Amino acid sequence: MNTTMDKDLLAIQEMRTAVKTAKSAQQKYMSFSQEQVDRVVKAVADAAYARSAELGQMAADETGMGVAEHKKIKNEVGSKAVYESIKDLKTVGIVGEDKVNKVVEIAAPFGVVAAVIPTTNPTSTAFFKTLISLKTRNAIVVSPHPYAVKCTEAALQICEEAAVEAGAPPGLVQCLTMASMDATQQLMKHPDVNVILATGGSALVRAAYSSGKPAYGVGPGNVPVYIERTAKIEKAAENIVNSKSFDYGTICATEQAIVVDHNVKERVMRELKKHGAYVLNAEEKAKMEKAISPVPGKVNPKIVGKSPQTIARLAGISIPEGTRVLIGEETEVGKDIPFSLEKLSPVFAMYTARDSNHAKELCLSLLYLGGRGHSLSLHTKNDDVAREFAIEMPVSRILVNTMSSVGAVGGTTGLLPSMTLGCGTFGGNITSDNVSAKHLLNIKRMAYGIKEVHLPKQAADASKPADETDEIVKEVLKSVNGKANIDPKMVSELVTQIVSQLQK
Ligand SMILES: CC(=O)SCCNC(=O)CCNC(=O)[C@H](O)C(C)(C)COP(=O)(O)OP(=O)(O)OC[C@H]1O[C@@H](n2cnc3c(N)ncnc32)[C@H](O)[C@@H]1OP(=O)(O)O
Repeated sequence: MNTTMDKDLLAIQEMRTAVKTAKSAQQKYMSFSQEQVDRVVKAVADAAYARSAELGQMAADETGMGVAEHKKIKNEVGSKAVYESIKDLKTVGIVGEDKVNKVVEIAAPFGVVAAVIPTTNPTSTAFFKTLISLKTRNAIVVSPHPYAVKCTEAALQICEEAAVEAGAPPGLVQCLTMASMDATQQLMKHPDVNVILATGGSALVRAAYSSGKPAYGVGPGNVPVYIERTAKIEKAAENIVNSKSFDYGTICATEQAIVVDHNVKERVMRELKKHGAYVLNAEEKAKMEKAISPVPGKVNPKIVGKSPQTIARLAGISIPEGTRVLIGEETEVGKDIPFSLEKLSPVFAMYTARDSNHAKELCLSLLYLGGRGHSLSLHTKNDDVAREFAIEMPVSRILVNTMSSVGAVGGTTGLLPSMTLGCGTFGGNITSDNVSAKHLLNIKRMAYGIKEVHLPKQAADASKPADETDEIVKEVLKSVNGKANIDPKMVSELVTQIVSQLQK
């Protein structure tokens, strides 16, 4: 047997043991009361929040992506903000009652959740998925991204230990440590896995959907940000640069292309530069295109989550000290136009729009290229324009006058804190929500009768011969024979009455 086979077999073995352990723990956890569940969830959230900085550093070191201090903030969103948003949710027993319509709602867990975690947000997504699973009395088995196994495992270990300390049965939180695609795929098809939460590259999301299990998969984003002519330019530029440079652009709701109204372009450029943007000249842009996408249609993983300085070095250009984001002016959109792709790094495309209709066309092309259903960002003081975009664009989140990256995951907006953002059927997903605990529950509904239905009388069979009444009487008497003391005369009268009614 060669070593790869050895490794794959061991990984599959590890996966099977993990699912078995998770299932057995979940069956015990099923009997927990709401109070007990809430105690476990709070303990896990507190423990995760307390280790946010350490885990942020670990994730940055292991993946070589992003900024440790920003990953700390993501971990805080994935633990504390997620906890605050689900803590009052009823997830055990009777969770709702409509007294008028007499419908009672009862929550039942799914069972075992299989979770795939991306390399871009490993620890924050591990915290988030664990919390929503435990809140709903599910167990979770996590398949980490191969570049982020250690930090994901450490995050899950913290959760498991805190859960057990708070009284949960051991084994509810499981992590696969061997980074085998075979084991991950088999996990998604395992008979004891009940649902998949897949966040990551599109190949994995596709694998989740083809597993035959219910799955929440998250499609890619390619978020345009429109700076409309009434926008508060200074604030918009500051938000956009802060958002794009947050964790070096690794959140999938990060702005990828600036679409600016030509009336305000000059001021926007000035403000962007003031906040650390560097606009590439034609020669630099050509070099950068090769760095962004050496293979047409695919973004170079070497730029994902990297600093502008690293990306500039890779492209062979020099940029001013203190540069926070790079901008390439563009007019076209397409798979072979590198700047128009989802770059997951502090690199922007910039398009100039003649007016808001032209801006809509540009935004639509960018979304159709790779971000349909995800998010779109707008900076405007004109609420009519904001609403028009919200109604017309095929996206699930429209962020207005805020940082799109942190805003979409609930950090700077009232959206539900989540590290898994549904793209609706626009993006081939079942939900357009920010995925949360409510998505991991079966809701049973017990409904009492509150209305009578008067069925139309059945037409009598006119062709039935009259003496059939005798046959029916005989049948009735035969069937009750010896079981009840029934007067044959009474049966005969009753049958005659029924038959005559039917014949009317
Ligand atoms: C709210 C939010 O922000 S959610 C964010 C969701 N979006 C993302 O995470 C971004 C999506 N991620 C990506 O696009 C990619 O991971 C990148 C661009 C960051 C890196 O790309 P790449 O290194 O080219 O490839 P990718 O990460 O897909 O996979 C690398 C390898 O690991 C494998 N792999 C990925 N996940 C797993 C897993 N859970 N278990 C086992 N193997 C895995 C892939 O199959 C691939 O194997 P291969 O090289 O044999 O084909």
